[in-house]
Amino acid sequence: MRRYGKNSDEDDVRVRPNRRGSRPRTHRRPKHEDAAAGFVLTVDRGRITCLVEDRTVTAMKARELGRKSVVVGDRVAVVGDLSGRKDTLARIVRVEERSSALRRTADDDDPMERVVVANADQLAIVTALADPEPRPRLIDRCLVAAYDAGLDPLLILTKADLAPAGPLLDTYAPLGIRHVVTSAGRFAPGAGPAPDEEGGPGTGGPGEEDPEVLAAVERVRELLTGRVTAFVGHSGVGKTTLVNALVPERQRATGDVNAVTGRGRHTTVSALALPLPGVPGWVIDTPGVRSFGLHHVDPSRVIHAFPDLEPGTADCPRACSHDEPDCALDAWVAAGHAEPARLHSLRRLLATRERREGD
Ligand SMILES: Nc1nc2c(ncn2[C@@H]2O[C@H](COP(=O)(O)OP(=O)(O)OP(=O)(O)O)[C@@H](O)[C@H]2O)c(=O)[nH]1
Ligand SMILES: [Zn+2]
Repeated sequence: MRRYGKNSDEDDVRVRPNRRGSRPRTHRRPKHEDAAAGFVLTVDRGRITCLVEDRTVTAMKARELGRKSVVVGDRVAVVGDLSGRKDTLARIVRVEERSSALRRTADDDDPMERVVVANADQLAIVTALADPEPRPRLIDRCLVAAYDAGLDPLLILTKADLAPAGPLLDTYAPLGIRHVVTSAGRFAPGAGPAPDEEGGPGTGGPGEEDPEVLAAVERVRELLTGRVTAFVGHSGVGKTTLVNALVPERQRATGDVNAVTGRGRHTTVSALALPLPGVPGWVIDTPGVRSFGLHHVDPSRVIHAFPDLEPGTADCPRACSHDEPDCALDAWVAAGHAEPARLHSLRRLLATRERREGD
């Protein structure tokens, strides 16, 4: 279907770039000053779903943006058909400056360093206390990614019904990371009914019956309020269960995305931004953390998250790795300026930048 006149720029973006002899069809370029502000909710193979006022608009990147990436969380300027009606396609003509960029390094599967989430200010690292076993090295890598991007880390430990949180929390105590311990097992579909429960699982949502579960989810909600939080977690840790408890509309929201993309979305392919119901704030659910390569990370950005240690690096040799005999941080700690456990934790984090088998 081809439209002319008012919708000519919409027609323009429908032209496939590789179609033989194709040319921009616009007779008049839209004035970008008239562009509306959009917030990117998800990106699926070049199709960008954004929120424009209260409408969900599907858009594509304008040609003039070139290779510039548009990612979840981006603030963008959108032109064209902004009605949000089915089968309409708008155009993103500008990406506003990002306040933060959570990145992953190029790896064997993908040679490009990429921004995963833009404009987040918090990274929720979801880890199960058991099933699957916690992987402290992976948590450390997430922490480094958070510090590098300038995001506040938040540790969410799930499945407390299966194992105690104490030992893992001890590991992170010197880092002073905020944490919440949750347990949603008895409510989660497929988890089996709790012994004291009459009916099967999956009837009530998490938190509907158990005051402790409710308290944990509420505590998480409080920590997310007013913030843009990217959620990361290894497969099976209960991230989806938690996000669904926080954003019960999620099923519907993913349904909408399905309608937009026409694809099934049982596994999260792209990150997806979800508004917290009733309070300001966004949850950005991301697929897996396998791809958190950290080669791009500059140690000085990580040390910035350690204000007690940072001044001690003034006497370090140039380009100090902070894990070498001449590093000034040992003397700094010996002089009582910071706790040895803090330096130990910093060094452990910096060491995770070297990828090892199985990370
Ligand atoms: N025992 C227990 N099981 C839980 C808890 N939270 C979630 N589960 C179960 O753990 C399994 C994985 O949960 P999901 O929410 O699908 O985990 P996920 O991290 O989204 O994993 P993927 O969907 O593979 O990315 C499911 O069978 C849940 O029912 C919990 O607190 N305790
Ligand atoms: Zn040093």
